[in-house]
Amino acid sequence: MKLGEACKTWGLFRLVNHEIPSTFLSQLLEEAKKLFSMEFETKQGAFNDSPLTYFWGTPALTPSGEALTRGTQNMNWVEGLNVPVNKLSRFQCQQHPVLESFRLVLVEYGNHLSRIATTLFEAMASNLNLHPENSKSYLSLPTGAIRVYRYPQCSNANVNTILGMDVHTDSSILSILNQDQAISGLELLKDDEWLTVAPISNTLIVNIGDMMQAMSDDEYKSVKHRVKVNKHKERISIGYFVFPDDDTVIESTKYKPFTYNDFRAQVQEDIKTCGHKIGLERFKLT
Ligand SMILES: O=C(O)CCC(=O)C(=O)O
Ligand SMILES: [Fe+2]
Repeated sequence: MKLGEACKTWGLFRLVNHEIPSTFLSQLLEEAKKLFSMEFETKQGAFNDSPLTYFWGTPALTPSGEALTRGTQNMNWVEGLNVPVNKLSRFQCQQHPVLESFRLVLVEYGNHLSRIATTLFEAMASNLNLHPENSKSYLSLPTGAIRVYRYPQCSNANVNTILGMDVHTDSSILSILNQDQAISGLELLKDDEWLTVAPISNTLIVNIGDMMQAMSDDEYKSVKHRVKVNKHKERISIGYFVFPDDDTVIESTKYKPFTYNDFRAQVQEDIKTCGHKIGLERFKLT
């Protein structure tokens, strides 16, 4: 099965038959550009008292949406918006037409993503022969979050050492990325080599996250990836991440039983104390 192969050897694949109109995917990226072109102060203030969070300099946030750390040493060249999908309808922003129109497209996009995540997860669970009872409770659509990113152009002389996003694996079950059609930036690590995931129009990128790696007893790979910045052009991308419920215990032969809540708490702790995520290693059976 092609899907299983891709998840085992790459941990990442392109999705073409997603049934989202290509005009809609481009519209999303255009709306995101408009949002980011607002004044910094407007972006900082617009989401106060809302479940959405504007952040910059790091993608690592606390559960309540604060930037976790923003070290001057390894600042990430990124600004973004974190959007819990199931809270979008509660956030009205009539006073900001740009935000309101973006919110409406995100609601529609969120519906597409829930549908795609469900279909993909069912196919993966069947490919892995996961116990049907387990697999049903593993994917929790209400945990879905969309992250909208802008990686500004970077004219700094050290552009090659500055990253839009540090090397990491996603903590999700799976992640779905809609990236700028014109500018590359995403790279994945394969056999100790960094490979560019070049954008192809009307194509989504799907990658396996840590939770799926654990559920699959390490058969599927939560792939290491990073984002480079461009000297001349900004890049926009929109990611979607879906998780198990906080309290669902993930059973596997390679890891101690743990919940996503345990995992997130450990990641937050490690970022605070070591400066970076350690991830699944922390839960490995020895
Ligand atoms: O912007 C991208 O291309 C990737 C973002 C990413 O890896 C993430 O949000 O986890
Ligand atoms: Fe990622």
